[in-house]
Amino acid sequence: MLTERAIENYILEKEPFYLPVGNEVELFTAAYQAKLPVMLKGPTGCGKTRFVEHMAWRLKRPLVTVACHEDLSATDLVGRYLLEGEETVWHDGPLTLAVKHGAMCYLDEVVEARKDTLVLIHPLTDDRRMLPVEKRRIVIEAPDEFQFVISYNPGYQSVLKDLKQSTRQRFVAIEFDYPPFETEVAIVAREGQVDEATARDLVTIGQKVRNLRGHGLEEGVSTRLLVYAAQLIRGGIAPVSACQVAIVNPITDDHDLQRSIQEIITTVM
Ligand SMILES: Nc1ncnc2c1ncn2[C@@H]1O[C@H](COP(=O)(O)OP(=O)(O)OP(=O)(O)O)[C@@H](O)[C@H]1O
Repeated sequence: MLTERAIENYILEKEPFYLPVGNEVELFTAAYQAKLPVMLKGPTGCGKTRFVEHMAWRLKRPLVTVACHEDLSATDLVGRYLLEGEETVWHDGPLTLAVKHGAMCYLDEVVEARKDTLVLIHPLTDDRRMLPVEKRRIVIEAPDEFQFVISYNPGYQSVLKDLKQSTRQRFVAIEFDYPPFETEVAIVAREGQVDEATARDLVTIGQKVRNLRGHGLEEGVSTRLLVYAAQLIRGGIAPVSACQVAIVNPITDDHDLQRSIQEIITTVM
């Protein structure tokens, strides 16, 4: 059974490093104060999750994160009765836990969740701020501190996988993208523990690779992958090999594109 102690496990003790790119910290804080749910839109690996972690720490809220997938049911979010010996015992799901304790609840890649699961969050994300727990025939009112956050990558948008207007129009949406050059250099240097010159080279590669978007490349190289490359270099791997395994191989299987990216790497490194 999830108890008071369980929520303590979701409290962030240390400040998660986050370098703001614009006024996202102010926007998010204002949304929190106005009790508005927030949607973070942006490509993979551009800092959305790190931002939520940072904001949870700043606002002193426990952070309950759920990675959405196509089998995610309402029961998975809200909770279920489980047989324990002779008894059936209720177990709160992550959403119920977060609502009860006025935590921050972050649904990552929300577009992956089933549409009927998403309908469940509607009463929670408008001015009712309520979570119906049907199996227990109760409704839980969210305390003022409860903050609902979802992330969404518009790049993967398709007719089948898009958020319904009735869902998306319940959120204020903050747009994210890869950080500007100097900011990304600072992030890669700090997160990858490499010197500034190496970080500069990696970000230069990143920006050039991103220009291949629309030329066969679905999505540019993420800040996350640039950090991975830096970490490998830090670990003693030669820069070109590090870029091969952290940048070239993950982002595409197309040999022509791989060659184009390799050329970018060898001209910069
Ligand atoms: N502004 C930033 N400040 C500090 N670190 C950052 C920032 N942006 C990106 N990063 C780094 O990039 C990594 C990836 O970011 P994050 O996990 O937040 O991506 P994401 O946008 O949530 O991706 P996904 O949509 O795939 O979940 C982080 O672990 C961190 O190292």
